[in-house]
Parts: sequence; C-alpha cells; structure tokens
Amino acid sequence: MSMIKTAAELEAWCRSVDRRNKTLGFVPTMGYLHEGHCSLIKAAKSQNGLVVASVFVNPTQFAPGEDFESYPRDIGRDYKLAREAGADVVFNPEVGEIYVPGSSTVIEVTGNITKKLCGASRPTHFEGVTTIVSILFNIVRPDNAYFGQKDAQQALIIKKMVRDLHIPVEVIVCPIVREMDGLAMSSRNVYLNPEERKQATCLNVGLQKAAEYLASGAVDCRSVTRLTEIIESHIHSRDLAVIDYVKILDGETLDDITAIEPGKTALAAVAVKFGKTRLIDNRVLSI
Ligand SMILES: Nc1ncnc2c1ncn2[C@@H]1O[C@H](COP(=O)(O)OP(=O)(O)OP(=O)(O)O)[C@@H](O)[C@H]1O
Ligand SMILES: CC(C)(CO)[C@@H](O)C(=O)[O-]
Ligand code: BAL
Repeated sequence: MSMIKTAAELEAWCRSVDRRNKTLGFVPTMGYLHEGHCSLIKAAKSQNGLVVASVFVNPTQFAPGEDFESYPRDIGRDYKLAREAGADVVFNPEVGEIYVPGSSTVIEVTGNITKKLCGASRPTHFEGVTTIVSILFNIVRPDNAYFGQKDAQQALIIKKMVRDLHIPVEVIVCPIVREMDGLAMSSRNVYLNPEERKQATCLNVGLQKAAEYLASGAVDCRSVTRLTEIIESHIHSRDLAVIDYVKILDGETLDDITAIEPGKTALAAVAVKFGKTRLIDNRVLSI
C-alpha cells in the first residue's frame, strides 16, 4: 500500500493499475480513524478490486471558532489502520493541493435537506462538504463511494448531489458502528472527559427509547411530538448534556412530519453538546 500526497501522483497511480477488471472504491475521511471508518474501508474492499481512502481535514466545512485546528490528527496511525482494513492507497493531500491558488468554486445543494438539523446549527458546513467531496470525486474518479449512516444528513445530501449533477459514482451508505455501551464511534469522542463520556450514551439510549415506544403500539406511539419528548427527556436527565437539536423528519427529504406513517421512513436525529464537544447520532424509525 502507498501514501499519496498529490492529485498528480494519484492520477498516475490510477493510470498504472488495471482498472478494466477492477472497480475502484473510495472512502473519504477526515482521519483519526476508528472502527467506523475501518468498516467503510472493509466494505469497499469486499466490493471492489481497488480501494482509495482519503485523510483530509477539510477547512471549508468548519466555521470560524469550530475545532479545525484542534481536530485530532495522527496520519501514521491512520496509514496503518487503513492498510489493515484493506486500503490500497491513502490519499493525504495538503490544503493547497486541494484548494488551488485562486480557487473560488463552491458546490451547494440547496433546499431543506441542507438547511435543517446540522445545516441550521452549522450554516456553511454542508457547502464545504459537498465542495470537498466533489473535488475528491474528480481526483479519484471512483466507481463506488462509501459513507457512514452516522452522518445521515451528509449521506442524503451527497446522494442528492450525485443525482442532481449526474456524477458517475454509486454512493453506498454503511451502518453506524458503536462502542460496547452504544455510543456512536466518532473521532470527536476523544475530546470527552470521563464523566462526559459516561453520560454521552444518552444520545443512543434516547433514540432507542423512542424506537421502543413506537413499537409499543400505544395510542400516541406514532406521534412525532411524543417521540421527540421521549428522546429529549432522556437526554435532559444527564446534567452535562446540552441539546442542540432533537428532530424527527422525513427520512428522505428531511421535510417536517407529524406522525410516523406506515411504509415510510423517518429519521430521528440528535445533536448534543458536552462542554465544547458536539456529538451527533440518529436512528431510522419505521412501522
Ligand atoms: N461510527 C461510525 N459508523 C459508521 N461510519 C462512520 C462512523 N463514524 C464516522 N463514520 C463515517 O466515516 C466517514 C468519515 O467521517 P469523519 O472522518 O468525519 O469521522 P467521524 O468520526 O464522524 O468524525 P467527527 O468527529 O468529525 O464526526 C463519514 O462517512 C462518516 O459518516
Ligand atoms: C465526507 C468528509 C470526509 C468530507 O470532508 C467529511 O465530512 C466526513 O468525514 O464525514
Ligand atoms: N463527519 C462530519 C465532519 C464534520 O463534523 O465536520
């Protein structure tokens, strides 16, 4: 396996390998890899002859005052983990390699899908994500690209961008990988102190309680207001948790809904702050 730092080198590598009989799978990440990222690389390896994983902390998806500078980084460890998971190449470019001097093009998916949830709390975030993912798709030119359901809104937005722009790539969304106690794996979990880490399980437990209530068959079990209250009250029971949002929306469009309807999926999504650390989690609800 090799580490590639420039777009030109990656293009040369793509020309040097036999792509006639091998599809190329791509896993974009911001590094500090954990089992969630590795599950994407393993899925890519199982479905493609070649796998490229990128490690790039993308400055344009962070707003001023967010954690771009302090975002955890360890490229040596990432290289080893990506290789063990099955990557053939780790693409680890510098910022100036990706955003060429004078670069001023932005890719934006408009509408509800980018305005709700994390788009409301981080108004410039998704524009940064769709721009970097478009640039990476153009450099790597993968057949298949792998994203995690942990960032459910991001996955929906990327799928929409690919459809809207006719980008020739298949977007594959892989399940959330969790710690033993149910906390969704995230590079940002390292920011949590021991007490915050203990309380952080409330995101998953709140979502689980809503799913259980939906399955209970109670008269109001399909009510979005009732299910939202159940999640909120569980998260509020943890004194260090500060809710950014708890929302249940249409699972495809992120439009508002009032009830879980048979045959349709809803997305229950939460963002919660513990001190300066903002965690997200979600669960698909259906009957
Ligand atoms: N627990 C997880 N299970 C499955 N996929 C995940 C998980 N965590 C992250 N991913 C996916 O890995 C890809 C890269 O994500 P990223 O590098 O931002 O990791 P992260 O751990 O989510 O970090 P962050 O702290 O920024 O949320 C994304 O497609 C993301 O959805
Ligand atoms: C898709 C991504 C790698 C773009 O920087 C990032 O948003 C992430 O890690 O989810
Ligand atoms: N996985 C999401 C990356 C971010 O929070 O910027």
